[in-house]
Amino acid sequence: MEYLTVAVPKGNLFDESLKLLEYIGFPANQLKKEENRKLIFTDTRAKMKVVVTRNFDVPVYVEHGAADFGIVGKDVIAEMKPDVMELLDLRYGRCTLCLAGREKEDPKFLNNVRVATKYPNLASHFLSKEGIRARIIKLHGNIELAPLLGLSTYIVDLVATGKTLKENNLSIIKPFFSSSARLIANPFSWKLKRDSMLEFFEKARIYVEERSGSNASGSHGT
Ligand SMILES: Nc1ncnc2c1ncn2[C@@H]1O[C@H](COP(=O)(O)OP(=O)(O)OP(=O)(O)O)[C@@H](O)[C@H]1O
Ligand SMILES: O=P(O)(O)OC[C@H]1O[C@H](OP(=O)(O)OP(=O)(O)O)[C@H](O)[C@@H]1O
Repeated sequence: MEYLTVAVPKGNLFDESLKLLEYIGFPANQLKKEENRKLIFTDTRAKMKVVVTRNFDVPVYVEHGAADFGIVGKDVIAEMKPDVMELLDLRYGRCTLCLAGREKEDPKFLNNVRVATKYPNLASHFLSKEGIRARIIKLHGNIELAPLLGLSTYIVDLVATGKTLKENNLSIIKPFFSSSARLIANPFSWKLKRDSMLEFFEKARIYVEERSGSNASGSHGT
């Protein structure tokens, strides 16, 4: 059986993704070491290679076939629309993309609205649907800083517990997109490595079912 390469994002989805890999048979402890600078981890028994990438880079590796599987937030899939198969809702990494700001003032009635975000496509789509005319300012992290320094009027960013907004005196104006982690696959790998990929997918599906105590929503759409 051939090797499978799985792209895992560092950051918010990392720890839960390692638990999933461990269940599937990959000894994931080796990825946890603090001083670790290694980026590829191989296990000959599981016949798997695990690569650690930035969250937004996971779909890039999978789309180009450099990785067979990837784990990434639904938010990133919706933003980037990569040509990959979305196989399974892994049901962790739950968060909601929201319009947020300092005041609860209705942005429809403001001029020169600027919205800072890491998600320019999803934000533009949401704002135009709401009839809000705004300029998007693309940032790569700590989005909550933008309205505090006057860089933007509002932000479109992910909210999980709400702690970051609260600690920065910001509040949700409108939530509009729910996200959780997804298992994605390269469509060509899915055909070429069918048996080993199906085995991996089945184990992942059972893991999700066992953890949530109900049926996992699997889909084979692209
Ligand atoms: N606070 C959170 N709680 C749970 N899940 C989250 C949270 N924030 C983000 N996520 C989910 O985890 C994914 C990874 O988020 P994270 O903030 O670690 O990466 P990132 O900084 O957006 O990525 P990159 O390093 O590529 O810029 C997000 O795409 C989202 O699906
Ligand atoms: O509602 P909360 O539980 O506070 O979580 C929300 C925060 O988590 C994410 O950021 P992260 O800390 O991953 O860093 P980033 O801003 O660099 O993406 C997100 O962008 C929010 O800032």
